[in-house]
Amino acid sequence: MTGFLASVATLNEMEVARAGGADIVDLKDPAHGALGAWDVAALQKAVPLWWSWPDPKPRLSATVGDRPMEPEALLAAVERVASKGAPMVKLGIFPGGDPVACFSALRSVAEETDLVAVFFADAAPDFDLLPEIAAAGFAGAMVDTADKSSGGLRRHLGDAELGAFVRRARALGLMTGLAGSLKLEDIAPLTALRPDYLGFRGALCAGARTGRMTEAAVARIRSAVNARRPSV
Ligand SMILES: O=C[C@H](O)COP(=O)(O)O
Repeated sequence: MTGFLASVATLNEMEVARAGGADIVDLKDPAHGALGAWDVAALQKAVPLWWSWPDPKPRLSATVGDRPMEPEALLAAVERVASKGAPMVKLGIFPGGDPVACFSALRSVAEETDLVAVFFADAAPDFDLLPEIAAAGFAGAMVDTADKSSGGLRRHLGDAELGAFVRRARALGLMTGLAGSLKLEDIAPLTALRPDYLGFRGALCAGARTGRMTEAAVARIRSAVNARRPSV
């Protein structure tokens, strides 16, 4: 059953996403890149707010910013977020650098925190890295887009390639997610690929993805994802 991840930019948007039924509330600052990080002060308020929610609460994730694949610097960025209590941390696989050394440097953090590696469909994603990601103890892998002006996910990768990604990651025991300027019309074809969740930001906002999240847009996406769920 495919879930719904909502990327939120503020504490108020956390509440909007929770009230609208998001399965994962993802702390991300869209004004600072594809995986823009929340500042530390805001993160320190977000984690206790999440804990204060009644069960069943959505899962909470947080991004670390758009970082080059340099093991020491990336480890420091991931630890900065994980140490604030975010139970799931998303980090991007950007071109260049040494991704394998990065995964290995993150192995000890992965023992305590669910790490999610984010491939970018518009930045030559190398899915042959999936076994290294799984071997380092990551919890999941997803595909998103880096340049939000370059079109949505399915403009860069076909459904067959995305389906192959989902199957390959799942076979390695990884949770799988798909995102990248997704719109209502992407929900049916992408849920058919059976990812664990679909991620949204732009489609939840008035205007651009840096705009304000609206309750109506969250409800529209929630109900479209629900509509694709098998009935019991
Ligand atoms: O992780 C999901 C992303 O925040 C998606 O953002 P987007 O829909 O603006 O590309």
